[in-house]
Amino acid sequence: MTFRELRTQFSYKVIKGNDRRYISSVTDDSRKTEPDGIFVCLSGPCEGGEDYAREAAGRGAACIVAGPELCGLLKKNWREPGSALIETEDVRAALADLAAAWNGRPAERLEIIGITGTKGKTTTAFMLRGILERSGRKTGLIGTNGVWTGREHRSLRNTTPGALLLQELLAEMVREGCTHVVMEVSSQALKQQRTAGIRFAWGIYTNLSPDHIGAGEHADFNEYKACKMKLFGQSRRALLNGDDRYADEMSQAFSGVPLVARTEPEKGHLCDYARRLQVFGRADYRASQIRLWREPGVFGVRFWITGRFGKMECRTPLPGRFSVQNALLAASCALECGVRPEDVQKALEDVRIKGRTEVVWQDETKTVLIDYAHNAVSLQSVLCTLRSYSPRRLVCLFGCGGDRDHERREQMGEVSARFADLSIITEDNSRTEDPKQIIGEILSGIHRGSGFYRVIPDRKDAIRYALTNAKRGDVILLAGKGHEDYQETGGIRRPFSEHALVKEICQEERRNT
Ligand SMILES: CC(=O)N[C@H]1[C@@H](OP(=O)(O)OP(=O)(O)OC[C@H]2O[C@@H](n3ccc(=O)[nH]c3=O)[C@H](O)[C@@H]2O)O[C@H](CO)[C@@H](O)[C@@H]1O[C@H](C)C(=O)N[C@@H](C)C(=O)N[C@H](CCC(=O)O)C(=O)O
Ligand SMILES: Nc1ncnc2c1ncn2[C@@H]1O[C@H](COP(=O)(O)OP(=O)(O)OP(=O)(O)O)[C@@H](O)[C@H]1O
Repeated sequence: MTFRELRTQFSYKVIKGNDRRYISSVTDDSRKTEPDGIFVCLSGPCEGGEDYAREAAGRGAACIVAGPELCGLLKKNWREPGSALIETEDVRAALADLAAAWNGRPAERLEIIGITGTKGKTTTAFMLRGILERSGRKTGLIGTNGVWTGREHRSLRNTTPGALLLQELLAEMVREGCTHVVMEVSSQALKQQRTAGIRFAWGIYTNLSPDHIGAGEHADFNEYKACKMKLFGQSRRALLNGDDRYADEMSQAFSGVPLVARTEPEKGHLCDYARRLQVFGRADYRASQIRLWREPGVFGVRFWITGRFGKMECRTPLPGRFSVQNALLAASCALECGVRPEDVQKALEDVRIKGRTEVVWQDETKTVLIDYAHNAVSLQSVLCTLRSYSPRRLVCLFGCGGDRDHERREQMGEVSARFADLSIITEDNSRTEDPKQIIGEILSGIHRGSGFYRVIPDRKDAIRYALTNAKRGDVILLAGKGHEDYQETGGIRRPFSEHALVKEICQEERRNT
């Protein structure tokens, strides 16, 4: 296939050479360019684009696709007769189109359900995939916890992979016989056009709060919100969490009438969100009569779901109102796809998600949970939720990531000091930053709350301290690392399994008593 046959969804100008050579591959990395391949240069002149383009040409690329600025610069002395220079307005959209075409446009053969929002994407995605699979629909999954292609699980660097990898994964899912895919769609992915050209069967919205703002992520909250909204411009149907204050704005990016799912506010607590959401006087699906489901090793919830299918009672072993919201979205979408209510019930009851309010140890003294909460909103929701199960003492161990949003640090410190009885401040993935500096920033928030605290920089020592000094009735939350099996410090990722560590310490303790 030639370049001109391959691309369909973007316009371009041939600046040098021609677009009729047969193509051997598509890449966005000059170092991986193959003879006769297409190299799409995502970088501009100031980001090394000129060097990358010349390197790709040197490797025998058939076409170099670049933006107007870089093309303007390159065409002045283009001495690469074998490589066509092709100009296009939006190189990222071009990459997404070429990647899709090169992989046989797999998205057109799949029902793809995209989930976006600040929190709840992974949980909702797992719940929905669990339900679809139980109903007999072979379903792939892409998100923070990795990819399930239908045959195997692999971990991923990004929540939503870059366009090339994404299209390869979708093609693999088609080959494996998947009919459905549930995928998390991050705001960064929407900004970088990783999912451009995909027509989602459903766009699902969980919630929005300030996050991912800072260098390398979003300029401000409005940009973050605008990126999330893009999903609904490329979805055939939309399902929104009507409890969230920005649901109405999200609906404006959608051309049809979205479905709305809402949870019933607590009695006597017609709170802010319910008032704000008078715009959605209606709800297509509702969760009501929310109660705790507490059994040894289970911090769950029970609730009723009502919708046009009728009414059913559900329970799920994940705690709190936010789990009800996630479950309601997953259930509503599945029911709309024609899944039987009993399959929804069974799948929600069985759901287990690594590192999402996961009970990893319980004995006569303590209960230990691992959770991925790594911003203030999620930390507050998980702490308040655990508090509602009446622990004797709530202990929160956490740190903050380096090279990410600095505001999170003080905010998480304040939340922990306000909602936990004891905060243990330690290291998370400090990446290239100095962990002591990060801890210092957390402490300025800690001092705004009244809870006790302790600083133990080494995460292993901190966990050991929390577990071996537990008091009867403690609920210990290890927050921030969730499913991760590494810790990144000094720019290096080293193996680190919180799950294995908890088991090791608790078993050792048991042997010694
Ligand atoms: C800041 C950012 O978003 N970076 C993403 C970007 O990285 P990158 O290394 O390609 O960027 P770069 O170094 O500027 O390179 C630009 C281009 O030059 C090319 N290049 C580079 C060197 C060379 O010699 N030749 C060459 O051609 C590269 O192949 C690339 O095409 O493109 C990669 C492939 O798509 C992503 O993996 C990577 O995500 C990084 C790892 C990241 O952490 N991103 C975060 C902000 C992110 O995307 N997070 C969201 C989740 C947020 C949430 O929690 O909800 C996500 O979806 O993961
Ligand atoms: N609907 C929700 N609202 C608020 N907090 C939530 C919600 N769902 C989950 N959480 C909390 O946030 C943490 C992360 O949840 P989850 O992984 O499902 O969200 P996510 O959107 O995928 O997050 P991330 O973008 O950080 O990967 C959970 O471990 C839990 O503490």
